[in-house]
Amino acid sequence: MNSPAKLVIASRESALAMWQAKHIQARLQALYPQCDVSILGMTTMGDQILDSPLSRIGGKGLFVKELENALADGRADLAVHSMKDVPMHLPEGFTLVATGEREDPRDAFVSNDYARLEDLPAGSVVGTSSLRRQSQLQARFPTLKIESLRGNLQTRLRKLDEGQYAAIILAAAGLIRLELGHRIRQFISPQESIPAVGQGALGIEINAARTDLKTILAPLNHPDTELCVLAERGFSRALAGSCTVPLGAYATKQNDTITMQGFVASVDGQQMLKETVTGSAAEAEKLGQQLALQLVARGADKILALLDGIK
Ligand SMILES: NCc1[nH]cc(CCC(=O)O)c1CC(=O)O
Repeated sequence: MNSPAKLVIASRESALAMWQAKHIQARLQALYPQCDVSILGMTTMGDQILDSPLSRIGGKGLFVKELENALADGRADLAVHSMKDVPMHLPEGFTLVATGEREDPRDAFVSNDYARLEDLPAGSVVGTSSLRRQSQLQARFPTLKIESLRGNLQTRLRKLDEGQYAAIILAAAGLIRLELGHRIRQFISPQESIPAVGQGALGIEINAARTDLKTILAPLNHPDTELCVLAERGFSRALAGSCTVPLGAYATKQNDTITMQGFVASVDGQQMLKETVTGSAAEAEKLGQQLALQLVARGADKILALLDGIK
């Protein structure tokens, strides 16, 4: 492989995004010691609008649009995203070239006063703006009060520490990457809080016209993670998923077999449909669609139609 002379990574400016960009920068630098690998930090709409839930202001695209503009006009060669924040359909002209190895995929319970979710007294206020986390929490603990919590990881932890919430739920991956793993009081199992599609995995996006970059960036891909995320995104895509719908899916791969759990729920968790599929990793995306169909067969489409009515 000929070393490229220069690579520019577009990244959001939050501490987690910068950690991820620097991680990819270090990997590229190790692969191509002669290459000048730099990071272009950018603020996105998703970072600026902090007072309304993402589900109301337009969803995941808000976090990637500015980075895509930089890819389109050549200011950057690649963008590093949390896969969780990447929309199910990329705009024309962009493509994902690599999926980075997954960090811990679980949701984490963070609190200053309580060691476990089960210890929260009835009526306790829990902070999360994720409909996926809200529905799964409410299904198990209907008396908890869920309140909106936006902002980057540091902001969310600060709001917890200021006493606005008895506890908050965050992705373990972000906390671990930022060396804040000690804030985690309890890891919530992927069965009890099915993670977001792509949670914990990194995605590398490029301008689709830049075919020269595909082989250069191929070593960043972690094939097992890629297949699991492909299956999860197949599920979400089949259900027209975004963060406006309480759904989640989590796939694991053993040998050539993928096992995946997925759910769709009403926001209050009163209606909750879960299914599991197992199948060949070679047909990862189809497996995701199959999981979606199994849920639709049990009435997931009615739950989704109901949610459509609310929006
Ligand atoms: N929606 C924001 C976001 N995007 C990715 C992560 C965490 C890291 C990851 O899942 O890769 C987070 C924070 C959170 O959900 O707590």
